[in-house]
Amino acid sequence: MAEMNFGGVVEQVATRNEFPLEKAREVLKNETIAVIGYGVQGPGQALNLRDNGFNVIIGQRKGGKTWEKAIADGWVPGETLLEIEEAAEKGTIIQYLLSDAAQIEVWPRIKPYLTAGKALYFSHGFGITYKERTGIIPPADIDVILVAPKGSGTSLRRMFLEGRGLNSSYAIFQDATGRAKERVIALGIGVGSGYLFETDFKREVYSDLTGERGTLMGAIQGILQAQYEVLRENGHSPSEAFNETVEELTQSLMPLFAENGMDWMYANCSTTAQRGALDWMGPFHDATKPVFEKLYKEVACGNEAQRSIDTNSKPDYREKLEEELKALRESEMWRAGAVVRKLRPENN
Ligand SMILES: NC(=O)c1ccc[n+]([C@@H]2O[C@H](COP(=O)([O-])OP(=O)(O)OC[C@H]3O[C@@H](n4cnc5c(N)ncnc54)[C@H](O)[C@@H]3O)[C@@H](O)[C@H]2O)c1
Ligand SMILES: CC(C)(O)[C@@H](O)C(=O)O
Ligand SMILES: [Mg+2]
Ligand SMILES: [Mg+2]
Repeated sequence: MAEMNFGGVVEQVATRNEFPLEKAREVLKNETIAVIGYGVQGPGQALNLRDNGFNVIIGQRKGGKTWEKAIADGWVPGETLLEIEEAAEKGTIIQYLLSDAAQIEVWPRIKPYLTAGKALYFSHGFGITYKERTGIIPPADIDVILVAPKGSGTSLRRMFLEGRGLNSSYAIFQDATGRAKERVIALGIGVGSGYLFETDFKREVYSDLTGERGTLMGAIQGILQAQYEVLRENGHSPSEAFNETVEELTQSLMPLFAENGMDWMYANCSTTAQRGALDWMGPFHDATKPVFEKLYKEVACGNEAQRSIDTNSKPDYREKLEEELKALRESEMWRAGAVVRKLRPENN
């Protein structure tokens, strides 16, 4: 563990320096890692583990697009690509990477294979934290651990192929074997994490649900849409509104403030932009903070989790979801965006 000072607060961080890949391979040399689910995290984690030299099998329901995707990625039916129950039986570590709703439905079929000494691994604190709602209550004689990559499974794989690592959180809910810590860190390194930050299941799920509903996705779409609409309502063309709202953000400023921080960005724009941004950040902060407070409360009391469980388990969920996604895709802002993106040098 390395001690790192984050803006004045010292935290313990697991790194590849003191826990290199060779050590991770040694820790897991007798384990069979069964990755259950091959959606977004499944492929990223399973392929990175396989390329890193671990013994991996996939458990996925047969037929359909994801089964075919697994075959295309080199998993062999009957050998490394199995039905969910068969993989759970063979695995000594069960990486439970079904969607959070499917984890609830499939739980009774997985549980019989969670025999003494195995490890149950999650990439989200959802199932365990909201256990009264999910019914996911593991037996006491297994390890229950978490590695949650802080990003998409697609980025996890891309960054691995670029020789970089994505930051992950890790947590231990139950240590039945005395090996939970070395198992979880070894798995975190194996799936392609750059650095591993300690948390617990509850803090992981509260922060993750807040983040994705907030600045990572929900808030950002809301704020982009609001600015786009105001520009359009005041006579600006779609391209002008889109360029000034999204394209400049993602193509020019985001890479710069990713590299150097927003403090640097504020110090390195025109004095006009600087004055305006300094004056307007306060009103935007004050307008949105109550929304974030409400969001956090909804997450912490379990309402957000329940909403997600209820909607995901409705029989017409997919159709309704498709309607909502279609409305977003067909909004003028994202239709304008599709045309603007085509103009990027790499796309023409
Ligand atoms: N998507 C991400 O990038 C991401 C990032 C961090 C953490 N997570 C967490 O990782 C876990 C997996 O998420 P995901 O987004 O990869 O999942 P996903 O929604 O892509 O689904 C994964 C798999 O679940 C299977 N599945 C769905 N319903 C099923 C059912 N009823 N029976 C059997 N199989 C079924 C699908 O075939 C698919 O292979 C979740 O806990 C999620 O919160 C996801
Ligand atoms: C990739 C995200 C948004 O970070 C993840 O939390 C998810 O649920 O997909
Ligand atoms: Mg999430
Ligand atoms: Mg997340």
